[in-house]
Amino acid sequence: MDVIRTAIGLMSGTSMDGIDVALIRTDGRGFLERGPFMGVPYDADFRGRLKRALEIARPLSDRSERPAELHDIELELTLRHATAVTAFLERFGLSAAGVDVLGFHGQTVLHRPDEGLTIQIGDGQELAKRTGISVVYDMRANDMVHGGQGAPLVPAYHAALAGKFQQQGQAVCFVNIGGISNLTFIGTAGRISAFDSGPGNTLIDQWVEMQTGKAYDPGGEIGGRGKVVASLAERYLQSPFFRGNVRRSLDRGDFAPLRLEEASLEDGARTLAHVAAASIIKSANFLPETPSIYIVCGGGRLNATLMAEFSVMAERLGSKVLTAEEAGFDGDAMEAEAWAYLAVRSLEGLPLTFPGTTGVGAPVSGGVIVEA
Ligand SMILES: Nc1ncnc2c1ncn2[C@@H]1O[C@H](COP(=O)(O)OP(=O)(O)OP(=O)(O)O)[C@@H](O)[C@H]1O
Ligand SMILES: CC(=O)N[C@H]1[C@@H]2OC[C@@H](O2)[C@@H](O)[C@@H]1O[C@H](C)C(=O)O
Repeated sequence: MDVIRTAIGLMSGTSMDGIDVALIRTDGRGFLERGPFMGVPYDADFRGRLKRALEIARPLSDRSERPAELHDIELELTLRHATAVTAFLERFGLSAAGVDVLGFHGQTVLHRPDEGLTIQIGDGQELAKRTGISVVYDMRANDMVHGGQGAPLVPAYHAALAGKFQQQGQAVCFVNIGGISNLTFIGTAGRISAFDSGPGNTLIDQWVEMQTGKAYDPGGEIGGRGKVVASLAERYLQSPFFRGNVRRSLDRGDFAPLRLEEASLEDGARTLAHVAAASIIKSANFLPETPSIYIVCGGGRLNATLMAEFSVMAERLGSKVLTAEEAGFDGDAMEAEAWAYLAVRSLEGLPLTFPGTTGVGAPVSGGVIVEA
């Protein structure tokens, strides 16, 4: 019988809005029980430090290089993760001894798949020491060593969730609208195809923050009052990224922010919500078939303007759009749950990535394991 482990996943995504913590019990294969979730937001000051980390990382060419300031930010990030784990255990009446492993994503500070370079900060050794729990971290690196894009990794988990739809004979596509958006298509025969689909919330967040100081457009309310500026939308949607069937994973800096003088606050937010929605549809053109159902997760599902645009576009093509919750999942917890699932797969030596997900030549496992 396969070993069932209790695992906690820790995700600090490209939006840099906080740490997501989720617990699951799994054998890393078909057995999966989802447990509690908690989000620990970053304060504005630390978000600023993470943005600084992106700047420091930009000129790096060696993924293990840590200039002093980056090293300090990495340590602070790690300690914040340790604190988040402790708070999570306390809140849900759990003990460290009852958790087999932490799946630690860290923070991506640079991602240049074409150069075979991806850098996540986060010290797994230190996290294991602080929490007393074994850690699996750095799960993207081995994929790149074997010629993959190093992202996306969540598809292996989406495949585990998709079982019930497959049984109903429906092709399903998970859409994660985070800082960047990414798709996982799971066909009726279990065929899996995944890639980053374009800008998600990052452009909207940058635009709204620049003008109002708010971190994002709450509920999509600002964009809801604006109209789409077609010429600006086209500038994004004509990007070579959407042309040809060569998919690549994206870095959050790959699409330039809108300039202040180019639109009113409302029209800019509306236009960028439209761009986020249309990007998904454009990229979905490269899927093996039109999905019966889209399941939307990530913070972007809370932007009603983006969701309304996306639903209209998808329904026109005959697909149904559900939020993760409508499909019986938790859209906030999914990436953290995925990192817990991947950690257990790593312990089992099972593949994390596949030719259809990152473009790696053959399925490969990955992750650095630190025993507590
Ligand atoms: N209530 C809300 N209304 C509108 N947008 C929201 C809301 N809550 C979150 N968001 C958006 O979701 C983003 C965070 O999404 P999420 O946590 O899925 O991203 P992430 O995991 O950091 O990114 P990625 O998946 O790219 O790594 C925020 O930056 C914001 O743009
Ligand atoms: C390099 C990196 O951190 N990529 C993220 C980012 O955020 C969304 C998208 O771009 C995806 O490729 C990936 O994260 C998710 C969790 C993944 O690997 O599946």
